[in-house]
Amino acid sequence: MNAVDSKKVLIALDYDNKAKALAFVQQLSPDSCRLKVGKEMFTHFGPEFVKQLVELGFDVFLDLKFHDIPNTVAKAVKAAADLGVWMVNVHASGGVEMMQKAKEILAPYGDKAPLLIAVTVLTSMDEMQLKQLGIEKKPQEQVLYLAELTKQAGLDGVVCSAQEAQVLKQHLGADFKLVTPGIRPAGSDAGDQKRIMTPKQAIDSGSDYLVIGRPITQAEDPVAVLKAINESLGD
Ligand SMILES: O=C(O)c1cc(=O)[nH]c(=O)n1[C@@H]1O[C@H](COP(=O)(O)O)[C@@H](O)[C@H]1O
Repeated sequence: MNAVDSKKVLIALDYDNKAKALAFVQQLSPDSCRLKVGKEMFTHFGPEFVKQLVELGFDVFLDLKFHDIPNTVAKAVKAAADLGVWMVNVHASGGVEMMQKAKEILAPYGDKAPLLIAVTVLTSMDEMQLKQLGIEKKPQEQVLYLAELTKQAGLDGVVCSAQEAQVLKQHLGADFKLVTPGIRPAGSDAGDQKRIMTPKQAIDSGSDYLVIGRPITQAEDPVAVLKAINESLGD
């Protein structure tokens, strides 16, 4: 598999204004980070925006968290691959068959296929919220359970919180990618995130990639915050 990947920060571009997002992106180098486009920007600005970022040379994580019947999800994943994105995700709770079909449809893309990962338990959820859904397991147990299913289905990794990273690496091995949102540099506002960690703690715990949105995008000087985070990770 890959050698150590030094571009660990995936910036969540959650803007409602394309010009503002692009003005920020233009200050970045594709060597310093990757970009994540999620439901907000995709719903506002569509696939053209994603293509624009790909054409600017950025690795793009298309975070649409697909969750539907296997046929629909597989075709949506294929559409993502056709956009040239670097990573795409589905919800593990869509089930093993759904994940397998999504993986299979990427086979013809060979080494051009995006990484396919599955969301386990959203980082905005805690034990109480799982209970409300009728899930009696603790977040870490449920994350491990869904991550094992994801690995069985042949996907490349999961989205989880960095709090689960150490246990997941132990059980699922070094090559199974851990993508962790809920990252908060010391002193920054948690907002709606519940299972959080600092960037350095997250990497030390075994995260491969850190998804970071508001602590960077809402900062007075986003580029300086990204630089400080990269430095804290030893880049
Ligand atoms: O799949 C994701 O990226 C994701 C999964 C998850 O469990 N939690 C989570 O916060 N995210 C995304 O990660 C980003 C986190 O943004 P901030 O909370 O602003 O750092 C948002 O774009 C979320 O949609």
